Amino acid sequence: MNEKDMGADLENVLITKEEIDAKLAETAAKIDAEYADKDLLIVGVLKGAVMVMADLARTLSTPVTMDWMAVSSYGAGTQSSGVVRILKDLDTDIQDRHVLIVEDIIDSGLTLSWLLSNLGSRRPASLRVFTLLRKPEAAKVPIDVDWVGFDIPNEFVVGYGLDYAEKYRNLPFVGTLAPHVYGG
Ligand SMILES: O=P(O)(O)OC[C@H]1O[C@H](OP(=O)(O)OP(=O)(O)O)[C@H](O)[C@@H]1O
Ligand code: HPA
Ligand SMILES: [Mg+2]
Repeated sequence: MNEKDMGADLENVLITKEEIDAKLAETAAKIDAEYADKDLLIVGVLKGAVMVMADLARTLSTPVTMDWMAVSSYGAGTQSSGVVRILKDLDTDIQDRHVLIVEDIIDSGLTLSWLLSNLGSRRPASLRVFTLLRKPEAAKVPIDVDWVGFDIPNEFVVGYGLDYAEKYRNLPFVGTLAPHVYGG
């Protein structure tokens, strides 16, 4: 499916590719400064964070190692089930490592809150979070996030890694879907 075919399903473009690129450049500079004298392991949360992880990693000057964790709580719908399942664990032992979790979105916060406690119990030297998107009005649990790309309204968004029923991840921007896609 290409962007044109997906176009009819979209309502609005919320964040353009150019805005994402500029934000990643700005954030990468801050992360570079923070980890200048440290070994950094970045952990991407599959599948949504694939795009932001790949682009952030290439924007950083700091050499990093990369690992992935797959968790899922949304399934095919637009509401978190609240139950986080590990579908793939890290390959790396993170004890005494400096770890930066890279997320595409913090919505209810349930996924990240669970991840922070899970990874925190493995005794990393440090554990920080970068999320591209955050929905402040949707938070069900308070989360301390170190770097946030964009705070967005409480609407279901797709693109740049984010899916609705596994579709739209490959859009290069973040947008909202037209009601007819949800059967509205
Ligand atoms: O703050 P929350 O309400 O927990 O939502 C955020 C999480 O939900 C999405 O993952 P999802 O479970 O859809 O898996 P996916 O990344 O494979 O799409 C998203 O990628 C985040 O990981
Ligand atoms: O708004 C969203 N869009 C796609 N996936 C998500 N997972 C949590 N929130 C969202
Ligand atoms: Mg999803």
